[in-house]
Amino acid sequence: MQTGTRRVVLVGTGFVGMSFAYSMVNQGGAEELVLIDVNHEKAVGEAMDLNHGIPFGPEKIEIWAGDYSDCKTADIVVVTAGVNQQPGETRLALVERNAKIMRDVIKNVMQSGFNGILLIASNPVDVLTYIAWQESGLPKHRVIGTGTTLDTARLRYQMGKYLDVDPRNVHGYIVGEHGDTETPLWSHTSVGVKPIFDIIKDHPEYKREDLEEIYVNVRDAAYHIIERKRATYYGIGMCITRIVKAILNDENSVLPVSAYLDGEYGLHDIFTGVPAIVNRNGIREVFNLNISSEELEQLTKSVSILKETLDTVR
Ligand SMILES: NC(=O)C1=CN([C@@H]2O[C@H](COP(=O)(O)OP(=O)(O)OC[C@H]3O[C@@H](n4cnc5c(N)ncnc54)[C@H](O)[C@@H]3O)[C@@H](O)[C@H]2O)C=CC1
Ligand SMILES: CC(=O)C(=O)O
Repeated sequence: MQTGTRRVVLVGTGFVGMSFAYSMVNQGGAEELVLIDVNHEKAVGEAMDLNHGIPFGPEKIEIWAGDYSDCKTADIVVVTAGVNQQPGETRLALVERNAKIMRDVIKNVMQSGFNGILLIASNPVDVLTYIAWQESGLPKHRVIGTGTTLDTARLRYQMGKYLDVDPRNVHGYIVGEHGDTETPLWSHTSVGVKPIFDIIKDHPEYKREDLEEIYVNVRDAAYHIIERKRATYYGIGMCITRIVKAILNDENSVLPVSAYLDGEYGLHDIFTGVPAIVNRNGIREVFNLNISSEELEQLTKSVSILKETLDTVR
């Protein structure tokens, strides 16, 4: 950790950034929250608005619209700057525009003398996390993408509805690209500790085909939301809060973040969504799970798409 104060800097005060900020202020955990945006007046207005909620929050927090010099002593810099998708547009289609923004942001962050943890949410998140890592020169375990945290939350929510159980008791992960080629790990999905395939065996009302339908809904959820309200932000705002708290509180929590793969699953030199242990040093360990051959094939395909996309902006 950088200092005695738990300082989080947010770069990008749009829908996603401010949903994170609002959730963070409500849940508590940071002592200082600095807002930075290319549109500084927007950041100023957002800081003013958020500050007026502090009397109702769980604890004292200082919030202000700052500049990159505030990153010097930050524990975490969260990056949500960048364009979002138009209806029907893929995340990968944003890569050229957002890689440029990411390089610019990270250059400014690092010039401050920042030496904490970078948490990237801008899309396509896996590719942009790689770019942030390259541009920052930070060790790979201190550069993290939100990865498939949101997709996994969507899966847990939908499985909870389907099985009529508390989604917090649904355990399982979506891995790979945060996007169209993501993969559910059904071989490691359970309710409590009961594997999903045993549940299907014991309950004829639940069917294997329904799992495929749930996966497709999870994979395409962003398209369905963006078609209706132009952007998604509450879910990811809470995901970012979850990861930030795991870091600040040194939780050693297992979260499906975008982490650097160095041989896990036979894959190398890419960031992608995989369950990993997260603590105040960043990523402590990437889980190298024994997944089915079908899942491994899909994950490998997903990573090859990410590499192709990365090659276009390297
Ligand atoms: N990782 C995930 O699961 C999710 C990621 N996203 C992504 O998050 C990103 C942000 O989305 P929204 O907040 O909806 O967009 P938005 O347009 O509401 O906000 C983007 C903000 O970034 C700022 N910005 C742009 N260039 C900048 C720069 N060079 N320096 C500092 N600030 C800059 C803009 O002024 C704006 O305030 C998008 O790339 C979107 O696709 C969105 C939802 C989920
Ligand atoms: C936009 C986006 O990445 C999502 O909601 O999953």
